[in-house]
Parts: sequence; structure tokens; C-alpha cells
Amino acid sequence: MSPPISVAEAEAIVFGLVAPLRECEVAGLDALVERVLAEPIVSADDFPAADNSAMDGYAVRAADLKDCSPQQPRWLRVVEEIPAGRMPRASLDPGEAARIFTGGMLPDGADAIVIQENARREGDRVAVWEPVPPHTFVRTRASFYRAGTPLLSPGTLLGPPEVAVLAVARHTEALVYRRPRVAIFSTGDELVAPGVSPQPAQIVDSNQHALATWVAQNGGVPLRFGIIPDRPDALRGAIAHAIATADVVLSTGGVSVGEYDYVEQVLAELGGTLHVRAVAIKPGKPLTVATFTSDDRVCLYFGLPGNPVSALASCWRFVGPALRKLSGRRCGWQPLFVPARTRDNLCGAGRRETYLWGRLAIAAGELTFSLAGGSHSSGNLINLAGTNGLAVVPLGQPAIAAGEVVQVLQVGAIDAAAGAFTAGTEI
Ligand SMILES: Nc1nc2c(c(=O)[nH]1)N[C@H]1C(S)=C(S)[C@@H](COP(=O)(O)OP(=O)(O)OC[C@H]3O[C@@H](n4cnc5c(N)ncnc54)[C@H](O)[C@@H]3O)O[C@H]1N2
Ligand code: MOO
Ligand SMILES: [Mg+2]
Repeated sequence: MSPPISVAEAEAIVFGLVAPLRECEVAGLDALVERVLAEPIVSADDFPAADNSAMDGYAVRAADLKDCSPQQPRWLRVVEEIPAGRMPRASLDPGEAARIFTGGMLPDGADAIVIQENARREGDRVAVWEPVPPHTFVRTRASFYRAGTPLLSPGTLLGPPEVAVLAVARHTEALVYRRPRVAIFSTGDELVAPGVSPQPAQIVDSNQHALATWVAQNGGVPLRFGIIPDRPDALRGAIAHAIATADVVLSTGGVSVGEYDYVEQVLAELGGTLHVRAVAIKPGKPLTVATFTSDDRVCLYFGLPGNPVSALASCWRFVGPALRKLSGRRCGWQPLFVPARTRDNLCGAGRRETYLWGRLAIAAGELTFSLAGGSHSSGNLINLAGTNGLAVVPLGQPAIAAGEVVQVLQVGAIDAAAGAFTAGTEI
């Protein structure tokens, strides 16, 4: 294995290799979750489109009420009722009010709302005893957005609020970037599929399923290519097929220095350009990154380490940002580090930047980090369950004491309440 390069160098190389995909497709409003917008969305309408009431009450002319008081209430004649969705029939003349409900359109002449709690209705009259300034509880036409205002820009990741905006802008569908196709396979003679009972020397292939789930969660289309034996000819066939099919390839295993670690050799034989061979990071040191360039496209190959924690840690640290950038996201694709106070002592691995998995939570208004209980071997995937952050012990730093603030790579949603984190803890 070549001498490992630093995490910063690896990051610069990997992210620099990625050019966002340009191909687009149209998707319906209900199929936009985790999609990236490829067109600017501009409002065709004022929003709100008309003055409307923010409360249930009475539409009034504010000038009518300027001298009213509890001693001298002002009686107004109620001329109509305006529920949401109904056009007002007439304009308000001085001394008149309209019964109105939240979302109801103001009649011409009205410029304020008196909430019903501050009015007393008697027949077709209503008494008001507190003046209201003009615009009180009125959502004025175009006060949120004017027609022609840009609402969403290309590169935006779409979620519920953005879909609401699209709907309001009267889009029933949107142009989005196509999702990156990600080929995934596991290498190893020892691997069997889940559901098969392994012999003593065999293990279950968990990586392929973890990575497929992770790819789908990160906006890619996972294409599972199965388990490939540790034989150069078999690997050659699998890699050739994968690079011809996908934008990104993720293989696990076979990238270290063992006799049966053939991935790098096969990548070179197939004409790949090798950019990264090993990184000074724990877990995840043997990381192979290569590109295959043809006339019209580049395929990015990640040869991830076989150890299950190393494979996912490499995804969180390097592949995820690359995949999000490839997906067309203009911002938010970079890895997210948050400062958190560690509840446990954290030990570094000397010559490698160390990532210790565990749980971020908010306790008493502060972000905290709890180390996962149990072994921190990169083969122990059991205590990886529930991980939403990996604390970073920088290169050369032997340890970080409990109570200190540490940078944590956030990889999942943060809890509201902190608790000690141990394997098997209900989460
Ligand atoms: N002499 C040295 N040996 C090793 C070094 C080193 O620097 N010098 N690096 C170690 C590190 S660090 C890692 S990480 C591993 C990476 O090894 P490979 O990427 O070559 O992966 P394999 O050898 O194929 O497998 C490693 C380990 O992971 C298990 N595995 C593999 N695939 C899967 C899967 N799909 N699902 C679950 N588990 C899997 C496999 O059985 C091995 O136990 O190399 C170290 N060695
Ligand atoms: O990098 Mo390996 O991932 O230390 O086990
Ligand atoms: Mg190996």
C-alpha cells in the first residue's frame, strides 16, 4: 500500500474529481423527495393574491374606529359574511363592517380586521370599543412575494417546504437532475448473502445492504451487483460491467495489502486512473479512488475497505459529499462538522485522524457527544447502529478528555435528549 495521504488531501482530490451531472428529468409533485431542482422557480402570482384576513372577526374601515372606547363603543352595520373562498359582494362604506373568517378576502374599503373576541354582535350590528390601526390582521396582497420574484434556485434539495412553494407557484411537476446511478458490490470468498447460514469460516455480506440503504438515503439509485469472489477475472468482469453502467461504483474489500486484494490491480488493468490509494484515517485507511473517463462521461470508482465500519465511515467522510455534489446540489453537499462537548474520553490513533462513532444529542441546550459502548474495532458493526456522529481526534493528538469540545462529523438527525450510549441501548 502506498503511504497514506492526509484526510485534507484526500478530500480535496475526491471532491475535485466531481462535476455535477447535467442530465435532467421531469418529476411530479409527489415524487420530489430528496430530488435536486434543475430549473429556477419564479412566482407567476402575487402572494397572497389578494388582501385577506389572518383572523376570524370583522373586516372594518380603521378610520371608523379611531375615536371608539369602552365608554363609547362604535356600532357598525354588518353588511355581509365572507368565508374563505368567497368573493366579497360589495365594498364597505363608512360605518359598515363585514363578518369575515381566516383566509377570507377583504372587501374593497376595508383595511383592518377586528378579532371577534374584541367585538360584540347584536343582530345585524357589531360594537367595537378599541381602535385598530390600518392593516391590523390583514395579509396584504403581495406582502409575502411579488409576481416575478425568484422563489427557488437550481441546485436546491427539495423537501416539504420547497414542494409547498412549487405547489403555490402552480407547478404540478418540476425539472430535476437525474439521480446518480451507483453500482454496489462486495468482494470476498468468505461472503454469503443474508439468509444463508454461514460456515465457520464465512461471514454474512452486510456491506452491500448497508451501502444500498445509504445510497438511497443520499439521493442515488443503488444498483446491487452481488458478491464477487476474490479472483482477478471475476473482479475484472464485475468492475467492467459496473463502470459501463453507473456514475459511481462502490466496491468493498480487496483494497489492502493481502494476497487476495486485487481491486487496485484490476482497476489499473482496465485503464482507470488511480487518484487515492490510502488515507491517514481510522477507520478507512485503505481507500482506492479511481476514475474511468470515456468521451462523454466520467465514472468515479471507490474501492472501500471491507471492514463494515470502515466502509460506512469512508462513505460518510468522502463518498457522501461527492455523491451530493454529483447530484447537482449547490450547497449543503460538504461534510458537516459540529462542535459538541464529549461525555467520554476519546483516544486517537497516533498517525491517523481518528473518527470515533457515537451519538450526538442536545442536553441542557448544548450539543453533546457520547461514544458508542463496546469495541471500536472496524469490524464491530453492531455498536455502529444508532450512530449519528463521529467525533474527530486530530492527527497527532493522543486523546481528548471528557468535558472538552470536539468536532463531530454529523451523519444523522440529532436527538432532543441525551443518554448514555451503549450497544443494545434502545434508540
Ligand atoms: N498488513 C496489513 N493488513 C491490513 C492493513 C494494513 O495496513 N496492513 N490494513 C487493515 C485495514 S486498516 C483494513 S480497513 C482492512 C481492509 O481490508 P480490505 O479492504 O482488503 O478488505 P478485506 O480484506 O477483503 O476484508 C476486511 C475485513 O472485512 C470483512 N468484510 C469484507 N467484506 C465484507 C462485507 N461485504 N460485509 C461484511 N464484512 C466484510 C472481511 O471478512 C475482513 O474481516 O485491511 C486491514 N489489513
Ligand atoms: O482503516 Mo481500517 O478501517 O483501520 O480497519
Ligand atoms: Mg484484505
